[in-house]
Amino acid sequence: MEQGYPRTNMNETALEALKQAIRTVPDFPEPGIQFKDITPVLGHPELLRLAIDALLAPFQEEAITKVVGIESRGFILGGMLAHHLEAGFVPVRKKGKLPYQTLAETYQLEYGTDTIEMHVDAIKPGDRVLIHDDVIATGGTAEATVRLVERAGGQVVGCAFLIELTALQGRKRLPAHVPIHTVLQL
Ligand SMILES: O=P(O)(O)OC[C@H]1O[C@H](OP(=O)(O)OP(=O)(O)O)[C@H](O)[C@@H]1O
Ligand SMILES: Nc1ncnc2[nH]cnc12
Repeated sequence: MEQGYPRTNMNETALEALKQAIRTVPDFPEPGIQFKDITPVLGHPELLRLAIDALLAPFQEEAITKVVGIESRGFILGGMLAHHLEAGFVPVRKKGKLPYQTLAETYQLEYGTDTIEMHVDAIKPGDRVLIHDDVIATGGTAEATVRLVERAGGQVVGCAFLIELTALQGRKRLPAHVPIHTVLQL
């Protein structure tokens, strides 16, 4: 890319460059799924910086104390967000992956259910939490993550997603009091 982008006030050109870099892979991981692959953004230094800046923008002055990243793709940018916000990082993982005592939440998938977990001591009452994932699709994973954080006594200051699959209306599953920030709507 020849053109430079400002770090703040992200313009339409920058957003378009990010959008163009998202790769759609048909029929992955199963037939009928149009998979949104963020790895071209991750691998490109300038686009990676743009993605981080865009995710951070509404939360810079929010005194976030913990960024919660959702397994597994939410760990990648989530760790960087925590570093930029000078916050801690908390992994939310699929059932059975975390070593210590956990809180668990089970949520509805399109067919069936899934369970995610967070360490019991990862969030303290008074923590100001930013939840991050790469994609919000049906919203089930994010909805369950909000429940985990609130059960632990944290305040969800916002949820930041790089990609919102708007047709699936995932944001409707999140509680009305939680601000939702999505960088790209696909
Ligand atoms: O809004 P939802 O319908 O709940 O879907 C969104 C979730 O699906 C994807 O994760 P996936 O389960 O593919 O796991 P991975 O990140 O480990 O690949 C994505 O990274 C979100 O975590
Ligand atoms: N289509 C999709 N692409 C990437 N991640 C997803 N998570 C749920 N649906 C997805």
